[in-house]
Amino acid sequence: MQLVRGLHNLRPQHRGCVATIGNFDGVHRGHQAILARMRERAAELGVPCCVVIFEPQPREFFAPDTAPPRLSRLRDKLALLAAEGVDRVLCLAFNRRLRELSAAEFVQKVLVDGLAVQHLEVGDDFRFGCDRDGDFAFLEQAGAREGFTVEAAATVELDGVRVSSTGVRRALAAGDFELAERLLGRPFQIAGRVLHGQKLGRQLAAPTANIQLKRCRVPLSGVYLVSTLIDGRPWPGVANIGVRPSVAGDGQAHLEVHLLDFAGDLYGRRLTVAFHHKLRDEQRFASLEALKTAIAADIAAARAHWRT
Ligand SMILES: Cc1cc2nc3c(=O)[nH]c(=O)nc-3n(C[C@H](O)[C@H](O)[C@H](O)COP(=O)(O)O)c2cc1C
Ligand SMILES: Nc1ncnc2c1ncn2[C@@H]1O[C@H](COP(=O)(O)OP(=O)(O)OP(=O)(O)O)[C@@H](O)[C@H]1O
Repeated sequence: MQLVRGLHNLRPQHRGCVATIGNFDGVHRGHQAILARMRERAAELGVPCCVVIFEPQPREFFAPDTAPPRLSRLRDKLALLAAEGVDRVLCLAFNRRLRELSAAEFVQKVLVDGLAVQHLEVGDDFRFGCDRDGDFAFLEQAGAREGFTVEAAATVELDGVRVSSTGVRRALAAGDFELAERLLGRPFQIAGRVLHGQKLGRQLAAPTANIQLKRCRVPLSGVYLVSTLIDGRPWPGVANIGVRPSVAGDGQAHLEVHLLDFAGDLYGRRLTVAFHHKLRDEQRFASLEALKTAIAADIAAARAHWRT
């Protein structure tokens, strides 16, 4: 899959494609359906398929403090899109210039002059352009003028509710990992590189792999049953996501994973952690001894869970 960052990096060979536009945070089952439809149309027309995304996502630009936490950081999103068979991603910086484009200017600059789109696949609720003034009807009219077709993908629902990134975040916040997995079509995962921690874990009888979150806000907080692939083998464990109020810290959220009966060196490796069940909220313990007892109970719960 090819990544093109910004309109200025589009070249003549990028012209002519089937495209779709959106945040695609988490690449959930609704997104997967629209991507599959886009791929089909691209195969029919014999052209590549291209997903247009924004970085940051528009809500992160408008309200950085209150925007919802990401389900997928850019790198993860790109990997998920590649796995769905996307040929090309055009990643546009969402900034003042972009937000001020009217719907008509967006169509002209991005879809016509930039990509020379032959067919556009969008969700039926898709809106775009300054003040969200562009919608499906607008795109259809623009397409008739400029020579591209537009199709609204059928809405994907689960138990009568539209699948959405917001719905996945809600399921995660409620600790409903089964629902999150059904919405995503895979378990919820966070990937990152293993960094050196404070090496307190050994004292707590629970050495942990500290996974770099890069100041990124995550949609989870607490203690979880997890698994990760180590050299192709699923390995069970327990993880804590939080600010670790029982130890002096930096106030940032950390993801720490203790893998059951694991004795290798993971420093520097990139792990993908899948979340399966919430055990409890993170707590502030009065002593390291009390924290150690709680972690031992978490590990026992994990063992019991994986035995069943
Ligand atoms: C299963 C598990 C549960 C944890 N629960 C808590 C908790 O409730 N409160 C807390 O302050 N820290 C909790 N921690 C984090 C520990 O404080 C942390 O692992 C310890 O500080 C070691 O950090 P280090 O690897 O940077 O040395 C938990 C860690 C694990 C692995
Ligand atoms: N359940 C769904 N069924 C069909 N199309 C969808 C579905 N969810 C999103 N889409 C479409 O996929 C594209 C990208 O969606 P986008 O990520 O912007 O929205 P979303 O998943 O609904 O997120 P949010 O919950 O943040 O609004 C849009 O064209 C959107 O209409």
